[in-house]
Amino acid sequence: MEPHPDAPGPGSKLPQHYEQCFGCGDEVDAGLHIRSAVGDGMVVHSTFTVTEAHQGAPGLAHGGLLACAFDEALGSTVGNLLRRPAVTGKLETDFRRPVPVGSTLHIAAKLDGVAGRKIYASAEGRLDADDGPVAVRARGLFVSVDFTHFTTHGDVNALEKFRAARKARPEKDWDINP
Ligand SMILES: CCCCCCCC/C=C\CCCCCCCC(=O)SCCNC(=O)CCNC(=O)[C@H](O)C(C)(C)COP(=O)(O)OP(=O)(O)OC[C@H]1O[C@@H](n2cnc3c(N)ncnc32)[C@H](O)[C@@H]1OP(=O)(O)O
Repeated sequence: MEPHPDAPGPGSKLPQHYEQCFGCGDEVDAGLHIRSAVGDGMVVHSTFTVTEAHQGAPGLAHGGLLACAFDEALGSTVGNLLRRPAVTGKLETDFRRPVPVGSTLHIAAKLDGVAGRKIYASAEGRLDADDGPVAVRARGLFVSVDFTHFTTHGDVNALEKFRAARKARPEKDWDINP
C-alpha cells in the first residue's frame, strides 16, 4: 500500500493532532501524552508512559486507557500516512501482559489494507523498549469520513480554532475545508 505523496517520511516526528485530544494533547493534564514518529517501512512508532492517572488496579494500567493509546496510535497512522480524515469504527485489543505504572509502552502500528472507505490497521505494544515483551496487540477498522462529519456532530467553534491553529503550522496540512 502506498502512502499519500505528502505523507511524512521516515524519521519525521508527528505533531499532536489536537491540543485537547486525550491521546496526544498537551493541554490534557491526565491525558496519555502519546508521542509518535514515522519509522522505516511505513511503521509508525508511538510511546505512552503510564502514570498514576492511568490506573485500573493499584500500580497497573487500566485496560480501557491502553485501548485508548492504541486508538490514538492507529488513528494517527491512518491519518498521517493516508492523509484522510477517518474515525474508528471498530477496535479490538488483546491484553497479553499487565502494564505497570511507570512503564512505557512502545507501540508499532501499520496499515493493513484499504477497501473503499474502510481502512484496516494493526499494532503491537511492547514493554519499555522497541524489542521488549509484547503486552498488548490491537486491530482497528477506521472509516473515511468527510469534514462534515466533524461539523455536523462536533463543536463548530472549536473546529474553527482547530483549523486556524493547523493552518498556522509550517508543515503542509490536509485540505480540511468543508
Ligand atoms: C477533526 C479533523 C481531524 C484532523 C486530523 C489531523 C491529522 C492527524 C491525523 C490523525 C490523528 C487522529 C487520531 C485520532 C484517534 C482517535 C479516533 C477516534 O476515536 S474517532 C471517535 C470514535 N469513533 C466514532 O465516533 C465513529 C462513530 N461512528 C460513525 O460516525 C459512523 O458509524 C461511521 C462514520 C463509522 C460509519 O457510518 P456511515 O454511515 O458513514 O457509513 P457506513 O455505511 O455505516 O460504514 C461504511 C463502511 O464501514 C463499515 N463499518 C462501519 N462500522 C463498522 C464496524 N464497527 N464494524 C465493521 N464494519 C463497519 C460498513 O459496514 C461499511 O462497509 P461497506 O462499505 O458497506 O463495505
